Amino acid sequence: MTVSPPEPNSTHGVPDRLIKHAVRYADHQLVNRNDLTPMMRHYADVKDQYPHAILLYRVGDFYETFFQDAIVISRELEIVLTSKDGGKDVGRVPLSGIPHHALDRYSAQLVEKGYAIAVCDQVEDPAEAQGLVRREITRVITPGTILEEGMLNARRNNFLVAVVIAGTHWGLAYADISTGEFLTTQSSGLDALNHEITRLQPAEILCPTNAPDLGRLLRPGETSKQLPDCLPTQFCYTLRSQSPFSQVEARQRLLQRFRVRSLEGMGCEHLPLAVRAAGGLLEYLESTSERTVLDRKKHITPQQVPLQPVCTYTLTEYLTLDNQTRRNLEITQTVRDGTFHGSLLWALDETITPMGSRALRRWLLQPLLNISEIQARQETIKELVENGILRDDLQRLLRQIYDLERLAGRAGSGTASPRDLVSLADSVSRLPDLSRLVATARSPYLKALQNVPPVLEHLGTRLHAHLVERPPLAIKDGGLIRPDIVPQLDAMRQQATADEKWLADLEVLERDRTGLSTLKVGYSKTFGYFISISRSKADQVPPEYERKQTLTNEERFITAELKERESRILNARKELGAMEYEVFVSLRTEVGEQAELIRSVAHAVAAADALAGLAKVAVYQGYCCPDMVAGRDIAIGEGRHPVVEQSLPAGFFVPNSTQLGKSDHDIAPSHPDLIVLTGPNASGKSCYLRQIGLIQLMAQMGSFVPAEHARLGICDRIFTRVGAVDDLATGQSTFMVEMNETANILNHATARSLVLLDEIGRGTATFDGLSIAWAVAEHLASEVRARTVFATHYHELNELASLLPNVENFQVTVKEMPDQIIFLHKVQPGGADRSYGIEAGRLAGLPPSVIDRARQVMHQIEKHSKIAIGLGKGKPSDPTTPQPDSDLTTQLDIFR
Ligand SMILES: Nc1ncnc2c1ncn2[C@@H]1O[C@H](COP(=O)(O)OP(=O)(O)OP(=O)(O)O)[C@@H](O)[C@H]1O
Repeated sequence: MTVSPPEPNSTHGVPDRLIKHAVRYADHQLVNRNDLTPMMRHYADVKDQYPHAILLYRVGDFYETFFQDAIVISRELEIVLTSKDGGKDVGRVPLSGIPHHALDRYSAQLVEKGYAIAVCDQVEDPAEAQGLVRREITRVITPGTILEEGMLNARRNNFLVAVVIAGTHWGLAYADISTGEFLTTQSSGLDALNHEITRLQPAEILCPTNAPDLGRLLRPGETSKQLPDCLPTQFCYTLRSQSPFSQVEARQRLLQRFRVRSLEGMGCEHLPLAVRAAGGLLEYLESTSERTVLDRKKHITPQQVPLQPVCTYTLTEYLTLDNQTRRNLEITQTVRDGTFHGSLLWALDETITPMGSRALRRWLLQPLLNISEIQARQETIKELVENGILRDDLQRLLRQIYDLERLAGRAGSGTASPRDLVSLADSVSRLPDLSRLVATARSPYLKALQNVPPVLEHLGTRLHAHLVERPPLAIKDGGLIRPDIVPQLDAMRQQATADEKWLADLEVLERDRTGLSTLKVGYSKTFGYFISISRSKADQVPPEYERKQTLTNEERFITAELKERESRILNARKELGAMEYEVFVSLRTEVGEQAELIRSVAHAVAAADALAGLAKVAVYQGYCCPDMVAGRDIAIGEGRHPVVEQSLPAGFFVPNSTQLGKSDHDIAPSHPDLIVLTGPNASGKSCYLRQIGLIQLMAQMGSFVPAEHARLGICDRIFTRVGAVDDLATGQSTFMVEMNETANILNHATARSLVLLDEIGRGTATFDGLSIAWAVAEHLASEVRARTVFATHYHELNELASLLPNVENFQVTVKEMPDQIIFLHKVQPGGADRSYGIEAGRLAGLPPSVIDRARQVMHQIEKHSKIAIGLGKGKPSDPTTPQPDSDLTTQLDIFR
């Protein structure tokens, strides 16, 4: 591993600020191992085993890093970079360290930046070590394998994903080890894979490759030839070897882990790619995160990550939302600045617990297709809307329930602290109250809370009986377990108390006995307990006092009895701490064994929390329960945009109705499949368009919707094409992005889809754009028959309504005043013939001279230019081919 060292004066990647420390080596691989100090040599050997992780190496009260890792962490964490002696012939090497108690905080920062961390702990007491203290890796933390509470975002899942791609087919498995979820799927189409990954927003993705640098973590945005092109680059990737992802190995691993003979019960026996992804993911967890726990004798015991048996899902179980649609509908973040504030989730999240909030986020990103599942959620919301007292009481109780999902996960993985167990006991002991509260409830999600498993009640009582109300943070120093629970502990405590009392009384007794009124009993780290006498009286001490230390003003003595008591007290404290820790660990194991059950209760609580939150929003925002039907109708009475409405003063939002897709022409009136929506700039077209998509999405996730009434058929997909964004990263122009998105819609939309198009064809020449817009609208209306709203400034598209029976025109109205226009935001039948773009420009502050000139130019254009299809009342012979006015050559003249 060692290579020739650099020339003595070479700087070899050493940062300038270390050159003055005479540091020559910035890379541990450049140093001859035999020249290193024993500790440094061990560090370098361990580092070789974890080349792609930052190695945090415990030295006393610090986790230290050396060589290249020291340079990285000092840069990333903005902490001091200094140096330490690496050996006689090596000189000083870079050093950067963090205090041991700040491990979580700094690890969180490093992981957030996409680094993996290997934690190397001291696994023997330095005081008892013969030579170098024994150290071992106790934890490898990667972005997708975090369990530590302080490093996780409470309100969202932390997913680890594994993908296996075979041609255009793929398997994807994902797990959140903090909550135990473990799912897998198989499908085809690389776009669909990209959309599924983006939906999950994984913290880390595992990708099997034949790469030479296996184990490498690619940070977000970093590319590698080993990574298939179809994968989105904004996530962290870990390159893994192929073999655990092979069918045989992966299947075997799953069978062993979940102790089953076949994967049939998990639904993936016949989905080889799903099995391969799941098995590969499991192998990664087993090799990196099956953490080790140090017991009181510093023995390392492996601890399994508590995962639920893998569950197979299909993409077609849910309403399909592609990346653009999730982005354009601003479901979890806004388009403009990527913030949570202003998103749909922001408007709807009135949950109390982090579990409820995570459930709501999941539901919003995976709306349902099954009407009865939707109705089960609706019924629960309805009951909570109608019974305000029940809703308030439920939310009040939920406030006392902690994150049971993650608490169970930490208990199962051996990382829960005593405080975690107390929080868990507090939460579990609230479950019977919850069950009593919903005893007479009728709706499915509330009924699910009626039965509390007796074993959990018993567990809560046991934890409360054993653990003190507020255990200390340091878990090995005792003070965790209540008295009168473990007789052996009580006996030890009594002895320790007696000894401590003896010590407390000693000062008074000895003062009396010796007549030395300045005598004191003290404690120092070096000598332990001592008796201190002022130097002037030191010659008056009794003969059994043994002089130990002389200070300027005092002499310190010990006695045989004092030393004996001292060693009893110190031993007792140590023993007590260790025994309490043992009792705590066995309690934690008991909880871990119930992790599965706790999680199933947690799911029920999370769902009830999400629904109570939705009920609250429904009440305060005046939402209605949509009638979900099997047909294709989208009938919304006086609908509103759930987010814009909340951002405007009460009563300012103008509601608008929508009727789409009622194709049964025998029952009049029928409703169009496609609406051409025109209207001036800034009149509210985009808002109206999105409002329809959001109402449909909310309805399919089971929520009430912002409308007076709604009757909605189930959609298989919602597509949106909104605005124009350059995708410079992939080298695509604005227009090409627009065309790609449009192609995706035309190739995948069905009669059951909802398509929302906000301007098509704006990024090219007017005639090209109009021609494309026309052809797209025509195809959607007559071939696909998808329910579509097409917002446009090409007023010529209004002609389509006179050509196709299932197309209608609507416009967002304004009121024209002599010197201004007033936005009414009202959608009405008919097509607009003007865009008032110049007026919008004036309102935006374009200079008056530019506005005047624009008016002049427009006047000229209107006089000279007409597009054939927009001209007439009659139908053109071939409407798909827009014909410019024969006089079009005069266009050039009009700018004169
Ligand atoms: N129904 C409504 N009630 C009240 N305010 C509304 C309504 N619809 C839209 N608005 C307000 O009008 C603003 C402009 O709306 P929107 O962006 O939808 O216009 P637009 O017609 O799509 O404009 P453009 O054609 O320039 O893209 C919104 O930011 C919103 O504040």
